[in-house]
Amino acid sequence: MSAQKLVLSQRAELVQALSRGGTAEGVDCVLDLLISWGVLLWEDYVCACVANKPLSTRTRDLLDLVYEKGERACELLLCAFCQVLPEAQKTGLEFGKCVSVVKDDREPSTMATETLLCHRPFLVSRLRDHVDGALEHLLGRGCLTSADREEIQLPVYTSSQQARRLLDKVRFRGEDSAMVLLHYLDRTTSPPPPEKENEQPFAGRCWLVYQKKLCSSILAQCYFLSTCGGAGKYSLDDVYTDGLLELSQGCGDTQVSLGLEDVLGQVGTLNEEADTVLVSGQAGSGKSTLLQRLHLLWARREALQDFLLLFPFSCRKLNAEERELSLRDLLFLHCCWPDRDQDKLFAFVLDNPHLVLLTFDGLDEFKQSFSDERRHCCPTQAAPMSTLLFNLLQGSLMKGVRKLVTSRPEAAGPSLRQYLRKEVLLKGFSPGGIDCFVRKHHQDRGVASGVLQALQSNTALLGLCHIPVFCWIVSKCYKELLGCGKGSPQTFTDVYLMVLQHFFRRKSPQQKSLGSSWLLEHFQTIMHLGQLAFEGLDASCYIFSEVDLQNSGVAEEDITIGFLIHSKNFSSTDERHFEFLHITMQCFFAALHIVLSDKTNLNQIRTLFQTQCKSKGCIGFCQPREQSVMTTESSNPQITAKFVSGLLSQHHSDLLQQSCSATMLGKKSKCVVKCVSKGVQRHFKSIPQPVKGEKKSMHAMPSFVWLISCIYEMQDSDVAMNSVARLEVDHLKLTYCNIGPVECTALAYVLQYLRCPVGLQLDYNCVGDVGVEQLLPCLPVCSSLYLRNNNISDEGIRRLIDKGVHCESFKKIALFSNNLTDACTQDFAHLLKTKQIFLSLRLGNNNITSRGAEQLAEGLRCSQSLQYLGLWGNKIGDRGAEALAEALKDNTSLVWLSLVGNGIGNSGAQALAKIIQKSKTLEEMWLSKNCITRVGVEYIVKALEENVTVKSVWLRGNNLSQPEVEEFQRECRLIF
Ligand SMILES: Nc1ncnc2c1ncn2[C@@H]1O[C@H](COP(=O)(O)OP(=O)(O)OP(=O)(O)O)[C@@H](O)[C@H]1O
Repeated sequence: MSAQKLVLSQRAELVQALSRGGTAEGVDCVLDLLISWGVLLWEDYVCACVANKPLSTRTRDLLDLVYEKGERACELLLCAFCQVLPEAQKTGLEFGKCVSVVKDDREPSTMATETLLCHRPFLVSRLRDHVDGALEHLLGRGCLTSADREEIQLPVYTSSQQARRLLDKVRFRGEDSAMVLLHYLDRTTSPPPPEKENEQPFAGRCWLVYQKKLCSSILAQCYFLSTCGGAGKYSLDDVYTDGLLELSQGCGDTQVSLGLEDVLGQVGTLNEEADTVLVSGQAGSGKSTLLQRLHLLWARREALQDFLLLFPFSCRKLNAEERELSLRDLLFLHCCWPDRDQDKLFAFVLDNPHLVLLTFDGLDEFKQSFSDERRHCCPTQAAPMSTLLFNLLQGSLMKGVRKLVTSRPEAAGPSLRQYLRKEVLLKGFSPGGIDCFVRKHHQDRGVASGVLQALQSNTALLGLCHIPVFCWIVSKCYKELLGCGKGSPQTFTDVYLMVLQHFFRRKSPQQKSLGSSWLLEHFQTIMHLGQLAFEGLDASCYIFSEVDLQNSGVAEEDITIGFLIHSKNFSSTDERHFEFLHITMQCFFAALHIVLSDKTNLNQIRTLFQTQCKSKGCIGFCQPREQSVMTTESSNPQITAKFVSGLLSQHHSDLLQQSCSATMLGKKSKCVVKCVSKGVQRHFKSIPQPVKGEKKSMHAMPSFVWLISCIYEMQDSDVAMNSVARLEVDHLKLTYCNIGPVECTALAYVLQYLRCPVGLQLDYNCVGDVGVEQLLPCLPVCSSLYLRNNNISDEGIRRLIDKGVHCESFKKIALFSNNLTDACTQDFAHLLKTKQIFLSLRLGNNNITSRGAEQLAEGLRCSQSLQYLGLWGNKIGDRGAEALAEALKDNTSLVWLSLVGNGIGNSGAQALAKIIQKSKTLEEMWLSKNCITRVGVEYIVKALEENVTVKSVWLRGNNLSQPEVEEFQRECRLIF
């Protein structure tokens, strides 16, 4: 009998057999088989899966569907039944000859999404015991969202059903997500690969042996935090605190904060073809520590388990490699030597690039700047280190191997950026992170609270602590901090002088406090270390041999003070090597050398302050230098210059004058003031003349912020005042300049002396609440303040408005995309009531609900000046719209109102129509992306009939049919 006939004649029995037991598992398994064999198309499958039909109906529908598809389909259907039904239920049923016909005659697919479909039954059975783990894994890599997870994990689903839903979701997410899942299943559920006969046990075991060796070498290197080299070691586990990680501009939603695993996950991928991920952040923001944490987690198998092998590199160490090496040498000589089977291991790496991760810490420290001029693709051919590194990063060498690079932002220019898969910004600690770090650092709760209190009472220092290296110094020098009373540190230089005192005091514990002449007492040590640091920076050298130390006069007792630590990067050689505790410490010693040495001439200082103008060049004092070890990295000279400014300030003159002549210091100080003022003037001169009718606007460069920071370090109000006295600008734009609380302190310190009010645009930085507080001194000279996307919360707004209501010129504020809630709307209401000159309030894309709108309405009712009100992307709903409308019904100033995307329906529209009806000033009302229907629009149309000022009412994306839209278009002021 034909298969079709068998299906027809056994219809009742087949239905009964599959529905017996009342669970859908049987039908689902048959469906899995049919879709994997291609009998059912996806659309068929979706129809057959409708869950709310009785089981017997689903089975009948399935039989009918397949019957329609003909003889071959029926053969396979019977075959599926035969595979799925337990033996006991097969009795009396006939499956025909089809039992043996199933053989996948399709080409094996190379697409992961196809694989999910073709091997569905097998994958369901493997996945069902690992759904939770797989979900975590996929979530961590940005392949699924938490909403997806909730949907899949609904308790009504059995684990097999969850597995199916998971497969479907992942398949629709595309190829990369499907790959991630397949890898995960391979790793989690597969037995070790079988070894071929007569073959050396390699694939199954050899890389495992090497992996083990790699892990233990990484564990040994990463266990302790690197800056704590000397006494009092902290394990990374004890002190590691999550920093703020965000996608860089262009990589997606920059506001989303990322987790550690997201760094290498799918989220934010800009270029699918590229393999290099960049983590960038300013000095001391924690890039090396983050990498160290990732290495540790990988070695402990707690993260990045998609990668079987991880090769960590330090660019600082690669600098010292003068030989030409092949890729193979690079991997094995610089990371971990395989005790055997090097050839096979290297072959494994080449064959499985997707299972290998290379990390490069501190690209900014690499001697040469990135260039893609010299191609090198052969993994066995030797080449200079720079060629190897740059070709790896570009992907010409070992395409497919994932590379993770850390760097200060300045060193990653456009030529490198074109090869990036994505860029992640490390923005230091959040306020909560500072708290957490200090508590982790001090087991003694009393001390921790003391330190935190000291920070709260000195917001300039609190601002500095957003940069982890400062947080570390402050925690380390807590005794000095708690003992310094009112003179607590304000500037970079103050903090580093504090750390200097800390180490000298530690050296002589019998002395409770250092005398006022401590610098003089330790002058020789400072000068020796200063020379070492200075010459090192000039040559981009951060690791020092004993010969280097001798040449600079650094003696054993200078080493024991603790500023230098053993370099673990060079642990393989017999000779001892050293590096400064942190590179910023090297910059500080270099600055001390510049300031205190009578050999420094003023030209050298001028050169230092011109570093931002050079495309290449480090400090450049010792030029010409033959093998000039230049780098594009200008941030170390800039940090050094900042310290030089601070050390030469009036503030520290008493301390410094003990060890060198006041005349010399005076000359150097004047020279610095001149350099900085000139630098600022150069920026002003670059401002183009405004186009007629437009404001004079200056788009500042990051080096402008650096110059401002140098002025702040000097703590001299006259210098600050003179430097901006001649600035004539209406609008100062500092978007995407990586401005955090520290930079806000400096900006406010200087900009408060501007003669005329400016619009200060700080969009897309990381100002935060602490930064807002730091900006307050310059609020009186701000006519408008733009703070889009800056992590500001209600608390920051409260402080801002407290001050803002007293600032005469302050008239506009834009706060799109921050963390504002209803808790700040009362403050805005107060602002609107109090300041009858306030013009513009933009609060789009925050979390304001109807309650917030009601509170805001209280202020709007009293405002006779507000012209622009923007609330798009909040959740004020009808109630909120009604409250606003009621408050604005007699308003005589509002020109522009945006309530786009606020869940407003017809009653809200009816209320808002009353504003239109009465207003004689309103020109534009934005109501797109709400849920207004025909009824609501009719109110608006009617209101428009009585209004002559309104030019447009935007209604795109509401609940209107096409014919309704066409009908309403007779009112040309409605825009759909
Ligand atoms: N996430 C963190 N948790 C705890 N401490 C941290 C963290 N990040 C940084 N630190 C502290 O700050 C110090 C400096 O951090 P790190 O060297 O990682 O910064 P970096 O961004 O690599 O600096 P640079 O660009 O100057 O090399 C660390 O040695 C450590 O003491």
